[in-house]
Amino acid sequence: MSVATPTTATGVGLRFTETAMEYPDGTVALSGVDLTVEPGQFISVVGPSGCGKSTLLRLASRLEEHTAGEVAVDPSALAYVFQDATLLPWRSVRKNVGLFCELRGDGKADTARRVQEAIDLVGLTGFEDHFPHQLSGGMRMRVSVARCLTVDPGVFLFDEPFGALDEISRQKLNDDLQALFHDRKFAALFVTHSIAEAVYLSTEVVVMSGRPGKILDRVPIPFAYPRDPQIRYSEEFAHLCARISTSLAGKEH
Ligand SMILES: Nc1ncnc2c1ncn2[C@@H]1O[C@H](COP(=O)(O)OP(=O)(O)OP(=O)(O)O)[C@@H](O)[C@H]1O
Repeated sequence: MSVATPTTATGVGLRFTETAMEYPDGTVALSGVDLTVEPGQFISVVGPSGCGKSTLLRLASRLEEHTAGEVAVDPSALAYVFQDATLLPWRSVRKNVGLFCELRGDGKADTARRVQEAIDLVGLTGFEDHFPHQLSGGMRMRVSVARCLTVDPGVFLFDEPFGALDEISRQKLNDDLQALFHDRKFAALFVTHSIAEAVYLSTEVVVMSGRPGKILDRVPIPFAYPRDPQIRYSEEFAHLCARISTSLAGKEH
């Protein structure tokens, strides 16, 4: 196992250079990953189960330390949305959304302003005093996204956040997320098992191989933001999905 170069700050959002990850038990999850995500780029990662997608996010967030190559992350706030909304059940929506501000020791007035702005942005106005058990799965994910927005993230990591939702809620959250991205222009790295979701949201879709995960294909998505939900039914959209599906199957185009 080679020694990794320490993570350093750069001007870009997030950069992996020849990044590899071998877990202590000898599992090589990733090998030779070169990927840059700049502000204004929304990059989705698709790949077979166990190919190292979540590992990539954990390396970006420093929850895990890479074992070779480099991972450079913008020093400005980093946000991580997990598959589970990870809310505190005894706290109201307002108190859950304000958690990071509280932990940072932000002033009360500033926190209240940031929290309300984030709640409004994710469409939860009027639900400020509800508790997590009073919300639908989609609403809980909105709270999770709002909590991240309060720190105004430069780099936004998403680990299949909408995978557990029904199709209609998922599409609505996709619509709102791409509008939010258009508005905020953060650097986004989004892991999903849904090719259609990846194409709809992203500026580029990265296809990974089976373990150890390597980048097999990169597919730029040409649609302008904000995106019309109807693009999902266009021929171009279908072509892009087919191309990604072919890459995932390891076939030539
Ligand atoms: N802490 C760990 N120790 C050892 N091996 C691990 C650890 N975490 C993950 N792995 C292994 O690393 C590989 C990549 O795991 P990872 O969770 O990143 O894959 P994934 O692409 O996100 O999978 P999925 O799509 O099923 O969520 C898998 O083989 C997994 O078993």
